[in-house]
Amino acid sequence: MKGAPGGALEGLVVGSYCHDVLLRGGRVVGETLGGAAAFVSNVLDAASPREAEPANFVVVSKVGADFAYASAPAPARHPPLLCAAAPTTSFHAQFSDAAASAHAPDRELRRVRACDPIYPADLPDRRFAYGLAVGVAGEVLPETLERMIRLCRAVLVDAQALIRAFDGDGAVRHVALEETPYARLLPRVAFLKASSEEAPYVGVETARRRCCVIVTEGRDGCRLYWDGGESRVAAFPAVQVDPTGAGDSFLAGFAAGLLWGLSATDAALLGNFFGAAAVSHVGVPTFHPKMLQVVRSILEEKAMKCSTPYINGITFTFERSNMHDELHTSLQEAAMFMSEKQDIDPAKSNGDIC
Ligand SMILES: Nc1ncnc2c1ncn2[C@@H]1O[C@H](COP(=O)(O)OP(=O)(O)OP(=O)(O)O)[C@@H](O)[C@H]1O
Ligand SMILES: O[C@H]1[C@H](O)[C@@H](O)[C@H](O)[C@@H](O)[C@H]1O
Repeated sequence: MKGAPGGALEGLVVGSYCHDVLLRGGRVVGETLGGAAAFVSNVLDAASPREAEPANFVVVSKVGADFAYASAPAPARHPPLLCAAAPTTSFHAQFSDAAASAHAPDRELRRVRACDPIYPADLPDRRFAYGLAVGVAGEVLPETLERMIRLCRAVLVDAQALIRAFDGDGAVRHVALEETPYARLLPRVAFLKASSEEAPYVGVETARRRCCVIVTEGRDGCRLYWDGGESRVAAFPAVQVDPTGAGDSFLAGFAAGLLWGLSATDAALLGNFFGAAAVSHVGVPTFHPKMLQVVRSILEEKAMKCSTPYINGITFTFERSNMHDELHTSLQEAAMFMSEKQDIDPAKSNGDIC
């Protein structure tokens, strides 16, 4: 992995930790740490290149005094800002008994509590190699995203941070990106990730002329759309026990792939890999050390062959490289360790949420 001129590949992750309550048939089947910041930190901690270690990124996240997971690995390593008066953001995810299809919504989300937004002044006043805007509850304000864009050489955005709206009872719905104040910022964003459910609200054909759009398609992997081309990237087999955090883990795996010097289409393999790892666990996964060791040695070998530079906000290679298929095959070996460790509280969960 080539180093950035004049310094480390420091990242900036903006979006809050939250409390997730998983329900099925009105019954609580799990209570976990959630929020994109938790899933993203977990993958960046696990998969970033050595030059970016130890955990060379800052998380700007807000929680209330009721935050229940301060000692969990991600918040302990990347502590949130404490809001004295506001509660921690909390979501109820209602799973249906019907098996979710690859593209249908697998759960109904309701925001039951919301912490304060993240303001531009909450961000550190220094430059970063890359930024991830990963709000879940409208906490990344347009002016905050704009400041991220000024501070970071390349910004990757999860569409869920931009297009979520909340009904009176907290039910999550989506609004058209074009009608939000975020739309004008798209030409200054490097990558915009949306799930297949969110993609119609993003307007892929318009958005791809402004930045590279990645649409994740659950167990079918993902597609990348840029101005002048597109690609499809195959998924990894996984036994899905809880889909929560798949998209967050995808985006962090993708960012880690770029940090390793992979092209966008190759980096999406690493995104798919960590998306599959996320669905194999309930809540934020603890990855099997052997899996991470295998992934790291694969990436170290592949990075030697990469001619594409690190995230620099100016040059990205989008197309698949000639080692794409080989990388997929090698990562499949590591994927065998995916469901080796399951963080399930037997008192609260039946071990299989969906
Ligand atoms: N059942 C699955 N098997 C294998 N890989 C999966 C599966 N579900 C998700 N993934 C991986 O995770 C990525 C993101 O999943 P998905 O498209 O469901 O995102 P999402 O809807 O944003 O997820 P969430 O909102 O649950 O975090 C997919 O592109 C895929 O690579
Ligand atoms: O923990 C989850 C996760 O971060 C999901 O990506 C998000 O959609 C949910 O709102 C959140 O509760």
